[in-house]
Amino acid sequence: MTRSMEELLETAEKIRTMEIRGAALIARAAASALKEFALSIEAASLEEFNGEVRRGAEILLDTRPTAVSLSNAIRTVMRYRGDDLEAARSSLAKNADSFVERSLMAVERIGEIGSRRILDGDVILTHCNSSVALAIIKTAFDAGKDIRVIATESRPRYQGHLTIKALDGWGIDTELVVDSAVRSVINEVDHVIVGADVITANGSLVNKIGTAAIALAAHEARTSFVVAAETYKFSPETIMGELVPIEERSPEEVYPGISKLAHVRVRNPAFDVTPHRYIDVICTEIGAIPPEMSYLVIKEMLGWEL
Ligand SMILES: O=C(COP(=O)(O)O)[C@H](O)[C@H](O)COP(=O)(O)O
Repeated sequence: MTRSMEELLETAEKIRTMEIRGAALIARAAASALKEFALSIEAASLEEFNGEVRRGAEILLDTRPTAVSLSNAIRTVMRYRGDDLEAARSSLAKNADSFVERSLMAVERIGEIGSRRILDGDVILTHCNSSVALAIIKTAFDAGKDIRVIATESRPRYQGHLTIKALDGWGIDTELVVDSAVRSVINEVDHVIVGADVITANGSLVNKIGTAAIALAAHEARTSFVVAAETYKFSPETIMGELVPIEERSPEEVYPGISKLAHVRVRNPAFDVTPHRYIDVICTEIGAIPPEMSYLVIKEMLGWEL
């Protein structure tokens, strides 16, 4: 196996085991890994290069089934052109660099757009660990707004611990609650702000397991529910009627040693679906949009040809 293939497999393994996690980071890591792989492929012809790149792309695509950011990133990188091997190689590298650059710019822009909804004295509840939701919170805080954040643990992987560490580092007043405490604190909350793994054609949100129950509690309490999502989190496949596959992870994440119990099974879906009618707004880099506009975002931004 070549060194470059080893490195690509290493990145794929880090995504699979969640050492690299969160939809935005997964997408940027995959784009960069494919670029590094392409730069070091030793091929005798353009055809051989194309075949190798496709093989690398498939390995990366096979890591986390739900995150559409991954397939959108790979699709963008794979739109390379070139009449000869070197032209193709440099076109692919350019696509990867521009995807990463646009992704980082999108997060910054969403931070600005979303933070305008946050007022002095607001309490924000967030779930899991979304870099884009956190960009909104941090931008509001940096603008001098006096805010408090309630973060959920996000069992079974406790991504909430990453969230509170980031908030603590920025000096933001934060409380950690168990996932089941959301109903108890929701009346103190002004905005729920979460990230997205996928936005479907009908504007529904696929995000960390537990998000849908939080949305339900927010809906009942008339609390605003905001989603932070770059346009590459929107799923072109859903326009074609496809359902979003929900990743089921190892039972051991929920109950180590479960296999010793003969009559108990653990179910561990990593994501759930929040219906669009519970979402007030989706903050994207092209503006704060109603979920009902998702179809247009997919058609116009992602260049999906029916
Ligand atoms: O559900 C998760 C992470 O799940 P996991 O930990 O299983 O990857 C995050 O809310 C989204 O990926 C958005 O994150 P971001 O805004 O950083 O893209």
